[in-house]
Amino acid sequence: MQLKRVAQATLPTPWGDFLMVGFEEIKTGKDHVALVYGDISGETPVLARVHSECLTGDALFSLRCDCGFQLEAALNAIATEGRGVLLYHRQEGRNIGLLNKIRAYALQDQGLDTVEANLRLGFAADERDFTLCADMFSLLDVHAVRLLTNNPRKVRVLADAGINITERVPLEVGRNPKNSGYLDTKALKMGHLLHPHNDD
Ligand SMILES: Nc1nc2c(ncn2[C@@H]2O[C@H](COP(=O)(O)OP(=O)(O)OP(=O)(O)O)[C@@H](O)[C@H]2O)c(=O)[nH]1
Ligand SMILES: [Zn+2]
Repeated sequence: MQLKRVAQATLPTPWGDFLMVGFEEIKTGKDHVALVYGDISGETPVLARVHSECLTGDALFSLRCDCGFQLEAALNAIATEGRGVLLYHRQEGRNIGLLNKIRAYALQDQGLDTVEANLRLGFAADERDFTLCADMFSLLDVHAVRLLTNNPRKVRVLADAGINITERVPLEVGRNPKNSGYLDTKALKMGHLLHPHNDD
């Protein structure tokens, strides 16, 4: 176990009142947060979203990616379902950090795609470690989930970390002219299950 559960409080949102649970990485002191909706106890798999931090998309209205749209849609889906959990996994920029993500965006402004930019900076295409998410689920006593994601690798890695994923639930929202190429690269190079156009 890499985390400890530290504090919890109500978080009212436009979609309803969530329980916000704060965690701390034992080694580094870095914090993470889970938003819990309704009663997630029992055997029935829980609708869950593992959301990777994206300051630009989640808080600064960036249209370069789909993160902000996915965050809203996931909270809406969980509240509509009546029970569920969103893990806010604080590994910004697929874990290269905010400043390196800005460097990667600068390279993308020059024509590289999201994968090429990471490689040019000396990183893997995706540096995230999802074992922390498994620990958050464990500390919430959640052992089976229906995972909101378009990324099959995330399903595999979380399953390898011990999470029982009974279903992948697509979360395809927010395509726009500014992020269309980025989404196409995620589909082509990273295997995300995204439709090429939003005109269906
Ligand atoms: N390095 C880098 N990170 C990015 C870029 N665009 C978005 N991100 C980060 O990517 C993370 C989200 O990952 P995505 O690949 O968009 O999606 P995912 O979480 O793998 O899959 P979904 O569950 O379907 O959303 C967040 O941490 C973002 O900050 C980029 O161009 N470069
Ligand atoms: Zn983003």
